[in-house]
Formats: sequence, C-alpha cells, structure tokens
Amino acid sequence: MTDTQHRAPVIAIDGPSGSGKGTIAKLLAEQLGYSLLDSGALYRLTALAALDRDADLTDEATLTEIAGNLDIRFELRDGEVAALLEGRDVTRDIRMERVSMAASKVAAMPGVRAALLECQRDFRRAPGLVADGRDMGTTVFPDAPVKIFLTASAEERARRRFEQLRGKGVSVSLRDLLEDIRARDARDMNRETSPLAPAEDAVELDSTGVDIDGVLQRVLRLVRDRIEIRGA
Ligand SMILES: Nc1ncnc2c1ncn2[C@@H]1O[C@H](COP(=O)(O)OP(=O)(O)O)[C@@H](O)[C@H]1O
Ligand SMILES: Nc1ccn([C@H]2C[C@H](O)[C@@H](COP(=O)(O)OP(=O)(O)O)O2)c(=O)n1
Repeated sequence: MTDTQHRAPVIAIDGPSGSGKGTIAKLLAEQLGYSLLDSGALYRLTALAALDRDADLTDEATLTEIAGNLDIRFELRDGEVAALLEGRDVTRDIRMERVSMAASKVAAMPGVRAALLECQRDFRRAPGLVADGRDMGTTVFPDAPVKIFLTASAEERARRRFEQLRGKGVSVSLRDLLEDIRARDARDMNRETSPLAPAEDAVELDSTGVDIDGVLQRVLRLVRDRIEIRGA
C-alpha cells in the first residue's frame, strides 16, 4: 500500500441489510468527492460466480478459490456504479434475493473473507474513501477516523427493501422479505469471523423514522467533526 493510500481518511459505514448504508455511502462520496467501496458487492459477486458454476455453497476451499480469482470491474455508467463479472454487466443480477442469501452464506467463510481483504483495502486512495459493509470499522479499516453503525428496525428495513424491489418491477412478498432479513441478520451477527457488530469507537445511528436527508445531515455533522474537509 502506498503512503497516500495509508493516509487517506476512511468513513466506515456498517450495519444490517436495508439500514441505508449504500444510499448514504453513495451520497457522502458524491458530496465529499471520495471514492466508494460497496464491500457487499464483492461477496455478492463471489456468490454469483459460485452459483453460475453450480459450486457447492458449503465447500469453503472452492469458494475461497473463486473469491481469490474473481475477474471483476466496477464502472460508472449513467451515474450509477455498474458491476462487471468476467466482462458481463451483472449489476441487477447480484441484487437478486437468491444471490443475497448465497452472499450471506459465503461471507461466513473465513477463507472467503481473507481472500477479499486486500482487494477492499486497495480502494483506499486520496482524498478519501467511503466504505460500506459489515466489518469496515472492525476488520478492514480499523484505523478509520469516522465509523458509523447504521441501524433501523427489521420491519422498516423489510418495508424499504419491498418498495425498492417494487420500484424495479420485482414482485415479492413483504412477509418473505422480513423473514429473509431476519435470517440474514442472524447469520451475519452470529458468524465466527468478522461478525456484524459495531466497532468500539463507532457511533450508532438508528434511522427508523428518519428520512434519507435527515440521516445524511447527521452523518455529515459527524464527518465534519472528525475530518478536515476542504471546502466543507
Ligand atoms: N432513512 C431512510 N428512510 C427511508 N428509506 C430509506 C432510508 N435509507 C435508505 N432508504 C431506502 O431503503 C432501501 C435500502 O437502502 P440501501 O441503502 O440499499 O440499504 P443497505 O445498503 O443498508 O442494504 C433503498 O431503496 C433506499 O432508498
Ligand atoms: N463487509 C461485508 C459486506 C457484506 N457482507 C455480507 C453480508 C450480507 O448478507 C451480504 C451482502 O451484503 P450487502 O451489503 O450487499 O447487503 P445489503 O445491501 O445490506 O442487503 O454480504 C459481509 O459479510 N461483509
């Protein structure tokens, strides 16, 4: 890692599915001119690559090999970050429920997490990085000057996901989504390696009943308290 990468500040945003991490991370990165790491996309891409190959999702050696040899790229297309797997645009595919479930399973494997570690740290560059996931503040960037643990009730998170999918023309049941969210929460929080948990020095923010702009303003206040931002 270069010196500039080392010094670049990281804003770590961790929390459960549907708490708004991705939304807030993207808005923050735009506002601050920082790079963006959607670490969940890496687990989703690993899961999709495994599903494409009909790999056994319980076979850690195979999954670790897949994670360590991913051929992926992120590209800005029409203002959105597109994810490419072996040159194929899989931005939509990696958001499918079956991939979400598989991602949560492969993410529980220490070998997979180790294989993706350096790749995540490589996203750090000047003037700074906004990183969203489950273990940004605890494992990947423990020296991040700003760590936020974003939460919301499971019911509100399921409702948000329901609206999000409906907006994309995907029909799902709210009850199934709530069940999926609870199952994923349990798996993400109870795994041995890098479980979903706030870092000791993280600020916890409950976004239940707070709109996106309200959350963004609170986060920006925290950021300005801790990082010297040019022009802010
Ligand atoms: N504070 C909020 N209030 C209402 N809806 C929100 C809020 N934050 C995010 N959302 C919406 O909830 C959905 C899930 O948000 P997302 O950022 O993908 O969550 P995460 O990355 O934590 O899984 C999106 O459709 C987003 O627009
Ligand atoms: N840093 C991370 C990011 C995601 N994961 C896992 C846990 C999640 O179930 C999957 C997918 O993560 P992602 O952030 O894309 O999921 P949500 O958008 O929050 O639903 O990957 C992880 O273990 N560690």
